[in-house]
Amino acid sequence: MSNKQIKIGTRDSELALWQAKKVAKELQSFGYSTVLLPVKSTGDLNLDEPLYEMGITGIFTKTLDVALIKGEIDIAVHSMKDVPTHLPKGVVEAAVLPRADVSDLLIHKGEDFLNQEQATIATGSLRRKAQWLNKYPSHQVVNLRGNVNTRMQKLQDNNWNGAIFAAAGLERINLKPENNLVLDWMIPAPAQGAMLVVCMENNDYCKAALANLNHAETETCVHIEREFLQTLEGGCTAPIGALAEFKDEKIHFKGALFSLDGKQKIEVEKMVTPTEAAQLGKNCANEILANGGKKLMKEIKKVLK
Ligand SMILES: NCc1[nH]cc(CCC(=O)O)c1CC(=O)O
Repeated sequence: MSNKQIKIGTRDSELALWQAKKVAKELQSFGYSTVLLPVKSTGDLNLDEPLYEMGITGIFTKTLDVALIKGEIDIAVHSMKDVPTHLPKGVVEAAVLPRADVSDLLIHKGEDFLNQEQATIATGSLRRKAQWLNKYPSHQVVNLRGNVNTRMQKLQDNNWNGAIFAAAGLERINLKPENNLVLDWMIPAPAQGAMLVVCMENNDYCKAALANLNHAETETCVHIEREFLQTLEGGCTAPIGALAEFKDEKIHFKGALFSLDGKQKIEVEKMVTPTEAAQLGKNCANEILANGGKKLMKEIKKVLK
């Protein structure tokens, strides 16, 4: 093995840096030398506008993709749920790291409000908003954008009852407050809690290095979830949740599409053997599309575009 230094591109938020450092440490444990190159991404800049109104699916990944294609970095580390299902030409998935906690958490200022008619919850995610309103139809959901640290600060500065975060993100940067409620009924985003490392298809050195980091079980699960997402949405950011998990030698899948106001929920749940994994995401999405999902997706796309 040569000691060629692997240039790791990362966004510059605390969570992104933690994830990139994790990949650096793992590569070093296999004898590779690395250097971190933080890149400012557009996802952190436009804080007033909801993501979906910016109409860009790859908002978090665009800057790193450009750096990768230009050869300024060798590999890029992403939260996999932020990565569009279609990678740019020439860019390949080189490793999916073992998945962390997949759940969403409500960070709150006292849980009493859950029994009340009126309450205000903050989130910038259509998926979380729709699921919250589905369960608590009389509550109000306000938009909350920014990286994890920014959102936590905004929650403190406002009189909202709570805000929703991915457990994985809070745990990684040691920011999980005591007043957290695990939303075990909420279906996570496809690939939530998983990290993806990408590189250029022709970069055999990095592909070989990163193969050491890949976690096959996580890879299988997130591919099912992302195939479900891709089959349903076709390039728009609809309120979609999906989770595949290995349970007793079987794969358990749960996925759902919601209307933006949370009033409609079309859900599918299946248990299959691992040999059936390849078609699972697609089959489940097609079931939802046939079950009213096609009409609902049309309505959602009309509003979001
Ligand atoms: N969209 C932002 C984002 N992308 C990945 C994570 C956390 C890590 C993960 O879920 O994998 C977060 C923060 C959050 O959703 O609260």
